[in-house]
Amino acid sequence: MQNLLNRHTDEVGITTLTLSQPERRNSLSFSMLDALGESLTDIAEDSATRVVVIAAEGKVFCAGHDLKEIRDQLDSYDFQLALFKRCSEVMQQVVNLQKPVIARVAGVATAAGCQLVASCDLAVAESSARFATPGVNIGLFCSTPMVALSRNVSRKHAMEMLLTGEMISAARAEQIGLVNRVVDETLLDDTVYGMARTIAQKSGHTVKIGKGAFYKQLEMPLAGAYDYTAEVMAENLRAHDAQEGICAFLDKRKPEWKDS
Ligand SMILES: C/C=C/C(=O)SCCNC(=O)CCNC(=O)[C@H](O)C(C)(C)COP(=O)(O)OP(=O)(O)OC[C@H]1O[C@@H](n2cnc3c(N)ncnc32)[C@H](O)[C@@H]1OP(=O)(O)O
Repeated sequence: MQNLLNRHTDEVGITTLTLSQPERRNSLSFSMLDALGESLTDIAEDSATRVVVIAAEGKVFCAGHDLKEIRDQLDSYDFQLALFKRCSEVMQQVVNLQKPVIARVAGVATAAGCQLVASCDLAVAESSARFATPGVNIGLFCSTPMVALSRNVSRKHAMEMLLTGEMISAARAEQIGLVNRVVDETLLDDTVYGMARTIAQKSGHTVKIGKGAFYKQLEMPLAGAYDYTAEVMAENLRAHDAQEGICAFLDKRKPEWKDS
């Protein structure tokens, strides 16, 4: 059977997950979501992985949910609810994974595909990439993607995308904060993997503390967030890598991480 998702880890600990069903425009069928979810579960325990890149084969990054699968199950509320809940779970796995996740976007990302990009910690797009939450055009408001979208871009930009369903350019996606960088197609891999390598060189323990704290403090009222992050800093200093990092800086030498 064809692999829906390919997984490769390089020598510096960058694991690339490639959505590999271009003939279905890499849409998030139940089985694609399961493949993604199971890989993320494995990666959470895989000490060889320091950074994850989500990429896709073909000219469409991801066309959202698999509309053919949904059409074949139009009468089954249970199937639909399970599908959308599975999708929500997988998106939360991306956010909760204690390793950074970068979306490498070539081509179009629509609906749940746009949600996947928004759920990643970082995103780099080639200049011809385009983004949309077009559910509204087919009578299916993009309700689950609204969670990640509204937490990444401003409320009005999210509403504009959700209500108009229109495609936006990569340049516009960068302007509104949906992606970090837009680069020429020839520079896409250099930019994505350059970013991933830079992060892979940091202490994994520090990055893990930081990613978790970043999302947790976002959900807190201001005073609570300041209290919480003060505790995170003090706790971070208990770690070998923070103590080593400070001493190495002051001794003018390269730190030796233990990832602890
Ligand atoms: C709450 C969240 C809701 C959702 O996620 S709902 C899904 C919303 N998604 C969409 O509305 C996107 C639908 N797809 C498109 O608009 C276009 O596609 C693209 C812009 C992504 C790409 O356009 P191009 O490259 O020209 O491909 P093509 O000719 O439209 O499609 C090629 C084949 O791929 C199938 N396909 C495209 N998107 C999906 C999909 N989302 N689910 C299942 N199949 C899809 C088509 O039907 C067709 O198939 P065949 O060759 O049999 O005619």
